[in-house]
Amino acid sequence: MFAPVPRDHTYCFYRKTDKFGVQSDDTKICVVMVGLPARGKSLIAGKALRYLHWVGIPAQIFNVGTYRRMDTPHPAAGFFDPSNPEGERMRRAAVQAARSDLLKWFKEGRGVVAFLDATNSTKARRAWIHKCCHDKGIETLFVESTCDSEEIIMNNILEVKTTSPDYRGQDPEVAAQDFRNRIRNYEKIYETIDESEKSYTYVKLINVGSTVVINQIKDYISSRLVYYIQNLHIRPRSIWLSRHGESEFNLGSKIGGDSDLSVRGEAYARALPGLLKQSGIPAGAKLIIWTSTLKRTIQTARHLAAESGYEKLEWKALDELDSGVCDGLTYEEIAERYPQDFAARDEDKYNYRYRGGESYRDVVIRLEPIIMELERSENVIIVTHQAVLRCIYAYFHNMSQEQSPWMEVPLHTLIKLTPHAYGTEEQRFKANIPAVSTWRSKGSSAKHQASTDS
Ligand SMILES: O=P(O)(O)OC[C@H]1O[C@@](CO)(OP(=O)(O)O)[C@@H](O)[C@@H]1O
Repeated sequence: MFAPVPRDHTYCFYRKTDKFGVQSDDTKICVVMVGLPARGKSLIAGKALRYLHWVGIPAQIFNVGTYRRMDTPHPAAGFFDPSNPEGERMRRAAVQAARSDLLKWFKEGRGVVAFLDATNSTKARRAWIHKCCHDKGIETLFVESTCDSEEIIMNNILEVKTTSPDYRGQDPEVAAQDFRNRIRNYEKIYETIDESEKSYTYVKLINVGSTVVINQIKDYISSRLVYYIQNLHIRPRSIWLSRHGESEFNLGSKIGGDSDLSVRGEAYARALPGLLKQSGIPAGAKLIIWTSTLKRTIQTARHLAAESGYEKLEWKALDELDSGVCDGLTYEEIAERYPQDFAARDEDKYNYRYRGGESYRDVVIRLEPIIMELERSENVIIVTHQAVLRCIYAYFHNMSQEQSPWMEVPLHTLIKLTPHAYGTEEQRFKANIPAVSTWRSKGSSAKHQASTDS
């Protein structure tokens, strides 16, 4: 049930030496989810986990339902009735097992943030968890999701009845009715976090963040987490990612720079509005175009902005990874002039920082505000660069730091990502316009190769 132990440097961003001067070496935080069923707790915990992994903080979810399902895989609503002693006993056993594993996980030094995903619906339960953690030097952060919007609850019920293992193979209507009854049983004893718990660190999200109450946030990681959580929304939307069209530098196999588009890159810029339409943007939907501040992305988005009238924003944070002294060189030239650097980058591409430039880790740090803004936004198309796109893509697909810098992202291809409650759906739309390939495999002879279709 444990995630693999991360390599030590994976969260050095938050260690004593980090650029914020934050001392969090021995920080341990237990995020205790609170809320009735169908309030989006697992969704919030899942997204927060993905965010923490992306910024390099080892985290793990302990879902009490998973422990309960070991003995009771398909319980009917009556199992959750507080006056059912057998149900009560088994549910208590499940939370105790989850708590033991969670404490063991911290004790073995496996991570910094653990989520206890359950309803944790009474003050007594929360006091017990708080004490268990406090005794072991673990901070608690209670995250309560409350909701009185029928629409949001219904959508969540719909999602749960179709995805929860509790209802696998059951008639969806019967499942939905049973799930409503389960919620009623929880409502009999549910106590919201109130004044009497004001000594705890907590955040209350009312109707998926339309109102947020924050109490006593003490440390840096909790404040980042709370900021992230309060930006989440669940309105349906998509995010489109595209690299700029082929550039003059791409043609010459040079990295970095600020060159213009090639003739084929220009053709891609003209084709982009049609490609976007083909990918299925709902008629009348609002969309914002984000580019970097470099010419090749601005030129690529030019027709998109002119033809559609969509709002456009240029972000410095979306500029390509800074290759420092290697800017303007080909990979072959880098291998010749800086052989040790070239080998070091191949060895650990995520952490390698170009002399006078950046690493992928640096790019992820500067992209954090972009991710926050993306979580708050609805439809967005991002026209950016190979390395930046890899980092954003890694966030949505929970891709590891080892894998993401090596990912192949072809030019002249539009990627459409549609986030759902339990994962991100992806579609790719390729323009029929040839381009060089700028992808280089680990240990290769370091040359941009001509694409097979050019
Ligand atoms: O990290 P690697 O794989 O070198 O890829 C990043 C490189 O991609 C390139 C193309 O080779 O980006 P871009 O899409 O902006 O042209 C280089 O400018 C940049 O240095």
